[in-house]
Amino acid sequence: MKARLLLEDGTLFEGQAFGSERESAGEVVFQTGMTGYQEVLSDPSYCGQLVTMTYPLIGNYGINRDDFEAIRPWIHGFIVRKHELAPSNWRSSMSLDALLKQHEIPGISGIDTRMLTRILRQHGTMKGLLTTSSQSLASLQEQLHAISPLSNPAALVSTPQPYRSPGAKERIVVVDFGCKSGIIRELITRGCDVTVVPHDTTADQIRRFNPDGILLSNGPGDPKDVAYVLPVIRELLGEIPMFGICLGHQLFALACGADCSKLTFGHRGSNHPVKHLETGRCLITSQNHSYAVVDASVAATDLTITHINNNDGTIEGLQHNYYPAFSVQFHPEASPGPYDSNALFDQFLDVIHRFQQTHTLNNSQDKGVERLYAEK
Ligand SMILES: NC(=O)CC[C@H](N)C(=O)O
Repeated sequence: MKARLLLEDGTLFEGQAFGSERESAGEVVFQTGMTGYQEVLSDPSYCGQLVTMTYPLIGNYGINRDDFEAIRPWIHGFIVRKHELAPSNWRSSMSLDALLKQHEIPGISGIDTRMLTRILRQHGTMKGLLTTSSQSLASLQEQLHAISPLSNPAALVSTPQPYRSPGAKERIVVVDFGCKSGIIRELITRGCDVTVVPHDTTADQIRRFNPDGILLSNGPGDPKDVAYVLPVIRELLGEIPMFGICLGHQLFALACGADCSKLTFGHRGSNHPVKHLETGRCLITSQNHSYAVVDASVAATDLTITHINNNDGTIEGLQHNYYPAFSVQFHPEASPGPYDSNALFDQFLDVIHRFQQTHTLNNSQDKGVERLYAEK
């Protein structure tokens, strides 16, 4: 069946429908990963977006049981050059087409994804409408014009109830704004006792879990949509060590007085170079974000920039000058990869241990030992 993708600027692409034949709208974005389409489809941070893959052949190794980043895919539509109906991989249990049908997500294939990506790079990401209807272009344009973006997608994809994965080591509360499973997997692998809580959990509710550390997760949408979390972060900052990833990084920055703004076309892919400023080392990272912390806004805060993007110089990592708290814009859990920055989870646990030691020393009134994290 014929499908059409209409962009806000009037550009029309014609291709073939796959997956669901339902109509869908969203922000059209591009993803530069050569593999990992299953992780992309199921990363909750893509909720509300129509994702085009720059790699031309998608679906060739099928869909497997293990690589989902969430219990269900959240993207609003999938745009590819060519999709494979006969996947080949020992782990594959269904085709991409079957998965999209199962979750009523529409796809379009057979379009010039390189041209689409160039448009998005030049003009920035924009709204799009994916449809199999034969309506006139004018009426589709009218329809697209009337569509407004989801107002707080993080609330939609967050867990409605807390849940726990018991472990023998550090107790970590993950505040779920659309957390990728990979983040939870990294904590569990390290023996942590993980409790995942909803996006609107209060500071007192978090304290009741008696956590050793708090992880602010990734998630979809504008960080300012979840501004109600900022007082919670401020209240717990310095009291419990914190690690922010992607949306969690942006929220940490906002809570500390910095600002965030939207990039023209964002960073999405598993090949984004990031410089660690202290060592000069370059990490190849997995990324998926539209917003970034505004460079000029950091100077007036108690934050230090730890990482920058090698391509465009945007901020990729922050650390608090006084409190045990840090954050990264990229994804150290990778999923699908690469794992260059995976040690950041160990760094989080180190920060927790050092904080606990300092507190024990402070409590025992040992004045001879320098405090690692000064009270402000
Ligand atoms: N992956 C994420 O957490 C994305 C953060 C935010 N929604 C952005 O697009 O910038």
